Amino acid sequence: MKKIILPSGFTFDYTNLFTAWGVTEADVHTYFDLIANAVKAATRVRLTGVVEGHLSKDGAPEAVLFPQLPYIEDTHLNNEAVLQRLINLGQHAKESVDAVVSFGIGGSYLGGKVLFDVHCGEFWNQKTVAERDGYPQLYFSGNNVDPLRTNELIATLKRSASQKGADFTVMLILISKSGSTIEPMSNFMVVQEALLAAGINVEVVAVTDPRDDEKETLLHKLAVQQGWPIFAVPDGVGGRFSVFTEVGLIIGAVIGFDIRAFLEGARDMDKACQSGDMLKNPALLNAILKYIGSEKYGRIIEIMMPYGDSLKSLAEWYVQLLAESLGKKQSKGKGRYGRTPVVAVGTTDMHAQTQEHQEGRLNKIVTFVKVKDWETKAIVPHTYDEYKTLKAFSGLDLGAILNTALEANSEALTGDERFNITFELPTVSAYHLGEFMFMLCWSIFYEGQLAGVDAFDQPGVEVYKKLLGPKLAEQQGE
Ligand SMILES: O=P(O)(O)OC[C@H]1O[C@H](O)[C@H](O)[C@@H](O)[C@@H]1O
Repeated sequence: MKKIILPSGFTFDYTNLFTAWGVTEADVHTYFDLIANAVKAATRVRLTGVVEGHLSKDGAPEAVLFPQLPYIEDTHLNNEAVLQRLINLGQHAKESVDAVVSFGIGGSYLGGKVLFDVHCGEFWNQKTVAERDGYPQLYFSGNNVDPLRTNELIATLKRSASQKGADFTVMLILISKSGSTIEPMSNFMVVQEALLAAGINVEVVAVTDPRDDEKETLLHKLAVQQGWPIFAVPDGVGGRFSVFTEVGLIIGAVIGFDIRAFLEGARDMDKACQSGDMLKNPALLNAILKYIGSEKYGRIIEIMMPYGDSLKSLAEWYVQLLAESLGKKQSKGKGRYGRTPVVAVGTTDMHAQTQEHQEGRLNKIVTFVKVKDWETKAIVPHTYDEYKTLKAFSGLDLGAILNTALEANSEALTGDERFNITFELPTVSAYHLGEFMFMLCWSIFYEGQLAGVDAFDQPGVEVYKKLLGPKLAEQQGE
């Protein structure tokens, strides 16, 4: 077995990718200089915030500051004052708010959704206040412009308000770095108006770029005018890296998620990701193997396949991280790069996608995510032992079946020399989640360097936006 095991127990098993029938040691040697340069670039960005070639949307050089996020220091984006303010907001939500609606899309949604799913699970909003330890219900909106869902959300909030009787308070957290994205802003306006009309108390919190110069965002301007509290999407951190800033942490704060442990996990992982020795640095190794897998072996699709329902949104968060960071033109006119991300959930998608992973084109890498210990058990009872088929899994814990299914899937793919790796989280705690998500951020950084793409811009998403504006203006004129 080939594994990197960190002191926390976090494990990267790369046995079925870095192998004689996969990416070989000889392959890695060919890229020696490129790898050395990527490691140098990582040191540089840590020390200076500079990534060569990275420019902002306006074409000006822009700092890349995600590496400092796990470190809570006075001069950093995350410092004690920032954390305390978030914790205070969480306390206020616990004491005075019945429900929170978070409005955001892309990087202003996906990270917070991961924290919510892992910490709260599917049935949070059906729990009693005591079962939620006093924390409010939480809903997401602004992740689409879907009239049906928005109206159903409004109806749900009104129902909860009438069940409680007087004094139902909803906190609307409006998150947008650019401060004018159509999905969160439009849904916010619809929901706010409907709640106010229904006599529901509404509090608004804005999360946006905090500057108040000539580049002030519309949301910032609005928040100042309306007197809404403002939290920051800091300069130098793109949306897809922002789960470690107030964008993600604010969601953690209002549900009682351990945001300090989350950052601590990221911090410990960051230390491992500084090593120039790829066999000690999971992010570097992951990036190298996937880069070579793509360049030399045509593995241009990545199936992110966590086992467990609550981790589906982790795969969805990764989709944006991978697609927006690496799917673009390479520098110096070299061509195009990118790996298409696909969300799969084990065991669910073993009954839908696995056929293709096992026998389809040899163009993909499967990244499994395993939770070693779910810290809860659901044992299948021996109800029908007279039936051999049911007896075969009676007495077993669902979590054990889940992990055995992952093993079987990995073994089956390996049997046909299909590239796959497994990340193992000891438990699904805030700490291990922080570790894993930060490792993926660093891996994307390294792969961006190897591939010669700017992992921190997304010029491609501007093209449709330029077309959408005039089309909407036309509609208003109708
Ligand atoms: O936070 P916002 O400015 O509202 O942006 C939300 C999202 O939409 C944009 O189109 C970008 O493609 C994403 O990178 C971003 O996370």
